[in-house]
Amino acid sequence: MKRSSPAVVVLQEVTIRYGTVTAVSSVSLSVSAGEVVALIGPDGAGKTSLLRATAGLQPVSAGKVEVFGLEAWKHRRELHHQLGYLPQHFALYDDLSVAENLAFIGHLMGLQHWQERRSLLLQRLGLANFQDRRAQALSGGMKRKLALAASLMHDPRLLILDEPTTGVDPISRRDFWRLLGEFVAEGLTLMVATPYLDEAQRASRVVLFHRGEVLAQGSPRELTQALKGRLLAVEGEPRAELAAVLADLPGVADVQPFGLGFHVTLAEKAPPPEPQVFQNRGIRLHRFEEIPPTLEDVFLFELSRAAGEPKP
Ligand SMILES: Nc1ncnc2c1ncn2[C@@H]1O[C@H](COP(=O)(O)OP(=O)(O)OP(=O)(O)O)[C@@H](O)[C@H]1O
Repeated sequence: MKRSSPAVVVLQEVTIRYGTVTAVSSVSLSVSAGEVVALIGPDGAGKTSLLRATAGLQPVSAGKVEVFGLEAWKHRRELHHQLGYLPQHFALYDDLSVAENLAFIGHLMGLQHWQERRSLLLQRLGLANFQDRRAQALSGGMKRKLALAASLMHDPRLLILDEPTTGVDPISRRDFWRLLGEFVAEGLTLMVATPYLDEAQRASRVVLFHRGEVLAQGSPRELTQALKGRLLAVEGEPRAELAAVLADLPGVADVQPFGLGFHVTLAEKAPPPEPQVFQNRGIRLHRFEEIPPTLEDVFLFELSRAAGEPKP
């Protein structure tokens, strides 16, 4: 059903440069109405640049960014009525109360019915009882909710969020995502950069960025399916010897330290190593089993593959 929805965002071969630095390199991506697209990737991967260009806040060096069928930079004024952008470091007025902050946004955006909208959002985001509290006295989670309310004041159809919950405790993050889910159920489309893979897990599509390029994209299920049957949890002693053996094994594509042992990704179609290999090297295996891959496994595997890292 999602696939036949109209495209809200279409990025075609988008490149963004700052002088000699290429932040985004020839990225193509399309986001349909009602989708939740999560951008994940290490710091400096280019997520902020791509989100800003999508929000019409900066021009691109090459390629095309279309939002609701309009070129984002050229039509940024029209588009600002239809999209919301919550930057990584959203500045609230610390000395203003929750209600005053939203009133300020209402005036700034020239909204006609901002009082009604403010009441609705205060209610829905659980801020009504705190509306007279100064922003500086709010908890981290509450501050992020207020920022969310501010970005929703003009009732956008697309919301672009840059790491909206960074530094917020897990319970508040869950609450924040529950609220986002309610707005999405009502038709809001989301593009969100997040460092948290549990948040990416909630997206309809995850796009993995590295050095300005898309390494992989798909639903969380599609991404993890790609490693299905290829991931082993291996624990044993001595650990250093185990790491050395794993690094040299043919058919092993990647080894990541994990808990007491390692997560080992096998090359495509490679059979798992025989436990005998380890015994021959004097290793006592405590665990050696296939496990279902998580997004974190996919993320680490793709990153180390892209970096061409030697195995540990
Ligand atoms: N205004 C700028 N001038 C020069 N270089 C920049 C500018 N903005 C970003 N960059 C560089 O572009 C690259 C991508 O940065 P960007 O902020 O888009 O990545 P990111 O994935 O959002 O990372 P972060 O999560 O740290 O913000 C980085 O190397 C960054 O240093």
